[in-house]
Amino acid sequence: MKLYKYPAVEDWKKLLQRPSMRMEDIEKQVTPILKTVQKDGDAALKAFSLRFDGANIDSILVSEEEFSQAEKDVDNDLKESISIAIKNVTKFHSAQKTDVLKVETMPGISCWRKSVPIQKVGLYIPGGSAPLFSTVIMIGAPALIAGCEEVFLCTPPNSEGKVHPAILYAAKKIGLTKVYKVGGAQAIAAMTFGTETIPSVSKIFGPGNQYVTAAKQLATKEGVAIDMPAGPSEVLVWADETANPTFIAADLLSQAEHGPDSQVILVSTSEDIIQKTEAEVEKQLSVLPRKEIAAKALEHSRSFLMKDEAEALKLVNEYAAEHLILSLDNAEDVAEKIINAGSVFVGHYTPESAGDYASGTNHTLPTYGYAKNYSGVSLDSYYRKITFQKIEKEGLESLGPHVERMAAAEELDAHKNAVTVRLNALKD
Ligand SMILES: NC(=O)c1ccc[n+]([C@@H]2O[C@H](COP(=O)([O-])OP(=O)(O)OC[C@H]3O[C@@H](n4cnc5c(N)ncnc54)[C@H](O)[C@@H]3O)[C@@H](O)[C@H]2O)c1
Ligand SMILES: N[C@H](CO)Cc1c[nH]c[nH+]1
Ligand SMILES: [Zn+2]
Repeated sequence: MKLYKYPAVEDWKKLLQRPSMRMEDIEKQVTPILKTVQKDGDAALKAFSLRFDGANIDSILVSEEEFSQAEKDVDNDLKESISIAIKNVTKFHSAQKTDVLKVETMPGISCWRKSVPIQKVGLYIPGGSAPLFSTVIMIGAPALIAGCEEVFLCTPPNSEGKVHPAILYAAKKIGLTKVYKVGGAQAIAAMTFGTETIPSVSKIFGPGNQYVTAAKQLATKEGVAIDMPAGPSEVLVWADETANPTFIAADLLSQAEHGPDSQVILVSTSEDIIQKTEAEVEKQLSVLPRKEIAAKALEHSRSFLMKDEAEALKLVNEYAAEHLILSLDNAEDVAEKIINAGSVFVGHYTPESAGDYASGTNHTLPTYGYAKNYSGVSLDSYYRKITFQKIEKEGLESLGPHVERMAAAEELDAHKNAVTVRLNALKD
C-alpha cells in the first residue's frame, strides 16, 4: 500500500480513484454477450458457461436431487451459523416495514402512500472466485419479507457444472427453490430479456464483478431496474492512535482478498499506526490462502496520513467507501458526521466481516463512489411506493378554484375543465 503524506486537496480525486477497468472497455466486452443472449436464449447461456466457467450445462435449472444433495453436503455447524445469519438479517429487514402513510392535506382531501412489492425479481449470486452463499441471505430474505411474488436466483456453475451446496442450502432454507446455473453478464442478460428457461424480471439484485456490474448498468437501458452498481469490494479504515494494528490489517485484508480489483484504504492522523498496520498487513498476508489475490488488490490500495481529524473526515466523505470502519476512540461521534458511505462499522470491535455475514445489515452495497448517490439494499429496494388520493365534494370546492387558476396560467384548458365540470355539477 503506497503511503501519501498530507496529500494536497487538488490531488485527492486522482489519488482516490478505483482500480477498475474503464466502463467503455468493459461495455465493449459485455454488449456482445447481452446481444447474443437476447438472440439465442438458452443456447447462448450454455455456450457462455462453457467459455467463461468451463462448464458443460445440461439443465440450467437446478434439480430437486441437487437440492437434496446440498442438504447432505453442508455440515451441521455451518447450518447453525446460516440460521443465525438468516435470523438477524430477517429481524433487521422486517423492522424496516413501514405503515401506510395517510395525510389530510386540507379538509376533504386525503393523500396516502403505500409500499407495493415488485412482482418479479431476479437475484444474482456471485460465484466466480468464491461461492458467496451469504449473498443469498442478503438479497433473498428481504425479497420474501417484502412479498415479491416471483423470486429466483442465478449463479455461475463451477467447472463440473455444479452450484456450491451452501448456496443451494441457503436458498432452500429461506424458501427459494428456483436456482439457475448461469453467471456473469449472460445471467444479467437472461434476467433482462428472458430465455426459454429463465423469465425476464422487473428488477435485478445482487453484486458481482466488473462484467456483472456493467451488464446490470446496461440492462437499465432495456427498462429493467437494478438495485445499484455493487461491484468489486472496498473498505476504508479510519484509525486513530487507539486502534489496534492487528485488527486493522485483518479488516483491510478481508476486503483485499475478494478480488484483484478490490481496493482498501487506510486513513490516519498517526504515522505510527500506519507503519505498524503496514507491517501487520505483510505478516498476515503471507499466511493467507488467497494471498496472491489480496496482494494484487494491495498494489492499488493506499494509506493516507492526514494533518487532523477535520481533513481526514473530508477525505473519508470524498472517497464514499462501500464499507467504512471507524476504528477511533470517538467513533460514535464521528459516525454522526459521515455523509457518504455504503455501511459504517463503528468502534474497534466491529469487524466488517460481521456485516458481510451475520450481524443483520445488508452486505449488498454501492462501490466505486456510488455511495454518494445510492443506498445499499434494504427492504425498500423491493417496493414501489404508490400514492393515492381521494377528494370529497367539500375538498374540491375549496381546492378546485386554485387548480383552475394554475391550469389557466399554464395555458392548459383541458386540465382546468376537469375541475370546472365538477364544480359546475356541484352548483346544480
Ligand atoms: N458490492 C457488493 O455489495 C459486493 C458483495 C459481494 C461481492 N462483491 C464483489 O463481487 C465480485 C464477485 O466476482 P467473481 O468474479 O468472484 O464472481 P461473479 O459471479 O461476479 O463473476 C463470475 C462470472 O464472471 C464472468 N467472467 C469472468 N471473466 C470474464 C470475461 N473475461 N469476460 C466476460 N465475463 C467474464 C463469468 O461469466 C463468470 O461466471 C467480487 O469483485 C466481489 O468483491 C461485491
Ligand atoms: N464484502 C462483500 C461485499 O462487498 C460481501 C461478502 C460476502 N462474503 C464475504 N463478503
Ligand atoms: Zn467481504
